[in-house]
Amino acid sequence: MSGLVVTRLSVHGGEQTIVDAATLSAPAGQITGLVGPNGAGKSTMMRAALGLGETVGGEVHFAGADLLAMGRRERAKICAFVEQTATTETRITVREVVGLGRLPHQPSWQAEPSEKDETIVEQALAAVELSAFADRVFNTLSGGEQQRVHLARALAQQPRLLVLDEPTSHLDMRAQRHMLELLRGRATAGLTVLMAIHDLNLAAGYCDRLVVMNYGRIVAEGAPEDVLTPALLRDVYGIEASVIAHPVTGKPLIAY
Ligand SMILES: Nc1ncnc2c1ncn2[C@@H]1O[C@H](COP(=O)(O)OP(=O)(O)OP(=O)(O)O)[C@@H](O)[C@H]1O
Repeated sequence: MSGLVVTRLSVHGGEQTIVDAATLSAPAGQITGLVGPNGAGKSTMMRAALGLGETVGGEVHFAGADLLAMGRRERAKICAFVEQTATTETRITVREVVGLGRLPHQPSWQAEPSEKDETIVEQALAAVELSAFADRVFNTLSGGEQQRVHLARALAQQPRLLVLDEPTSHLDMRAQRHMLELLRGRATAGLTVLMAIHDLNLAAGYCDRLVVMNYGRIVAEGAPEDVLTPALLRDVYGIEASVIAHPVTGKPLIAY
């Protein structure tokens, strides 16, 4: 299958099983949302799928290639990761942060970014509407602005698989919509997107598929309208909620 296929991936943390034989797929050209309560194991699973952290078993393939068998650089040419909190202590500019996305593509002898790298960085900054911030020191940006810079860095990496951990957590409503529509456009162009997201209404609105994780296990997978049922919300989140059709889009809308 084209896209990401994770098969029986397990991660332990001390005595605890954090990810328990997780099997899921994220098809190419689609946005797959990874949802589940705090501590369910979403971040750990995504990191492990990208070869970050120790796995104790399982396989991860992208477009048929074994991601865990690849070297870091080779993998970084294919996969980009936007982590939940990624701060830096150094006085690095926004343009330099985004430029980090070009590193996997630059030959080791290349000391400076090429003209092509510079163009790609400018395009990525424009895509997240931060061109005017290019020379600002990254640490001086707001949380939401920093989140958009990290997306720009990932876009500059020109990945085929984009994995994001809570990319909208610091964003206002307009910025959330802008980011999710940007991801939608990239997915339509063929990108594989796997995104952990807590806001189930946003997830229902923008994801083609949802994968639900609870206590380290995948407990449901499918179209938002099939997955987001009152019974699942009760079982997984412990809440009594109504699921109605969004008056404009018809997508599931959770009221609680
Ligand atoms: N190295 C570790 N050792 C022990 N426990 C760990 C370790 N790393 C993570 N955990 C625990 O594993 C569980 C899963 O953490 P993880 O960050 O993957 O959850 P999550 O679903 O992404 O949560 P959130 O929605 O809050 O971001 C948590 O209970 C966390 O405390």
